Amino acid sequence: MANPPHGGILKDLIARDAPRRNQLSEEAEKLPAIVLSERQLCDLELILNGGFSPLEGFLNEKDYNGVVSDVRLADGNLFSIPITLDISQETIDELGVKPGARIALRDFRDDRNLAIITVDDVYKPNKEKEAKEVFGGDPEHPAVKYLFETAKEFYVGGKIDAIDRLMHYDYVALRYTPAELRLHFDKLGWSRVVAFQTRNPMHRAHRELTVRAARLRQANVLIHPVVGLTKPGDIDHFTRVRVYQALLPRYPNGMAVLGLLPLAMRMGGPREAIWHAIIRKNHGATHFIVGRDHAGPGKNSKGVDFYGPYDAQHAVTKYKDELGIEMVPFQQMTYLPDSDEYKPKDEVETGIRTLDISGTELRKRLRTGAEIPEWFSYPEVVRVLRESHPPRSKQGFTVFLTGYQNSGKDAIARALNVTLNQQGGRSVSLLLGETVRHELSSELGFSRADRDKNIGRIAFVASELTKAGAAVIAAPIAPFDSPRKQAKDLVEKHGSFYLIHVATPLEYAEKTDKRGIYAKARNGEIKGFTGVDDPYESPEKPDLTVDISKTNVRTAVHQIVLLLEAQGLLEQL
Ligand SMILES: Nc1ncnc2c1ncn2[C@@H]1O[C@H](COP(=O)(O)OS(=O)(=O)O)[C@@H](OP(=O)(O)O)[C@H]1O
Repeated sequence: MANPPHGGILKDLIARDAPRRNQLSEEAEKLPAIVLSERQLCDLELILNGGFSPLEGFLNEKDYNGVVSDVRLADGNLFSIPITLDISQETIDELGVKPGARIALRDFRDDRNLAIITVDDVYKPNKEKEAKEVFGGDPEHPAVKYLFETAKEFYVGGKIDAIDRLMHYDYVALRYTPAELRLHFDKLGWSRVVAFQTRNPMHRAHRELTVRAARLRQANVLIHPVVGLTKPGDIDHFTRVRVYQALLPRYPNGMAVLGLLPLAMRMGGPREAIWHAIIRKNHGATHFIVGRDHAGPGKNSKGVDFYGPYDAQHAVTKYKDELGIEMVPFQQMTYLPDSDEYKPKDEVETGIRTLDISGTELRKRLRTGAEIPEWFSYPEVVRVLRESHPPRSKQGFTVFLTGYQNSGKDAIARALNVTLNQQGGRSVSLLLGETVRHELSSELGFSRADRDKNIGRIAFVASELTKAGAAVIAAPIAPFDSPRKQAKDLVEKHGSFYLIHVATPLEYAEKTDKRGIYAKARNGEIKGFTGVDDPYESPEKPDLTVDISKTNVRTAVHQIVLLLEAQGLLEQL
């Protein structure tokens, strides 16, 4: 038998309300609706399927105050993270949100009504207190930032009637609800299950740690990674799930099960560890691994840890009698090359050699294509990671040339285009100012706003192509600094961005203009022409400056190629 849920009864609202589903669905069509954000949807999913038992809805003020101040719901049940539905004054007024009102809760992704909340109360939370008591109060903590920057000013409390489960289209078979997982454990005949929470790829150390936990507690293993919201900058869940799938056959047959958890993490360290334990208990686990700095967000900008490395373990220990799920505490695992084994750090005798590869080092090795040793990870896991993190020579990038009309930027861009095509290995996209104006921005003129919009479009396309692994060469005039900076920020989400200032003097560009465009601008036929009667802001810190009055196109292209090569982007593997 699986572990009893928190509070005694699994609050599977979907199963409970299934007989009334049609009626609720019809009612919801006529109700005002709150369209839920991604984070609210994650919370709703775990309320609906009983992952947050004993909750049956979003916290009302009494429960909220209890959770914030005493880690308890009003009925005395332990609960550590406030699950709240935040809402603005505007929405309250618009939808008539007041005690007794019934409001549909809608999925923004497909406009489906998922539930109806019967409003208990609408209240203004003390966010300072919540930030301090629940997360420790550091204004740089991601959950504190969310609280003050994203969460609206009021909370709506109330119980929920379930209409339907959320639709998922990825890894559907691995998304077990608590009821499904409990049934699965029953079918497998598992009565002792140790759950492993993770938001990172798993390597050999994690496999050793989970197997060790299973051995210590004579249990089976539930690998239970978070696929809802994790810390910004984490490896995306698509890659991670492929990693877990690749790792699974490395466990002794029948020892481990992989299930995905649609949780929106808060990175709340000790409070979050208690919450994680409750969630795993609801999913039927009897044991739960808590490692070093569990669910901690790392360090703040002053380099100070948000939490002590074992605060989470202490918090879970404090409530162990009423938690009803046993913690399996672990120190960090480390590799002992002389005996080719992993051990928790506290079990390594002094003088014994150890090896570790940090997350930062791993990311660096993925980026450069450097070796990732077999003592650290399995080749099949590394293969998955390398697919998602190709080496520099396979990553996309954007070369963004800016300068006066007829500065030579178009000629350089065209020559660079054929040079990179000659090299091969990537598709190359050439976004000349003229082409973009014709294909994407034909309705735009040359006002400041229109020029900014034009560069914004180039940036969007360059960023998407960079993401897809292409080499992008953009060559608009781009006379203003701020849209150039925005383009850099957008592209750098997916790859490298190089700003090349084609700093050919205006006089030279004008003197060599065979198309007579400057002449037209001078005599007023073209208005607001860059350099004539419209400004050009020279970039302060370009990656490279070239001047066609002093050099030639071939040399300029070679300088760009050398720049790209120095970054490892042109290596032939
Ligand atoms: N008022 C004004 N100012 C600057 N440029 C003008 C203007 N009117 C038209 N053109 C022609 O439009 C082309 C430059 O467009 P860009 O998209 O590169 O400009 S911007 O980056 O959006 O500022 C460029 O075309 P090509 O010479 O064919 O490249 C300019 O000649």
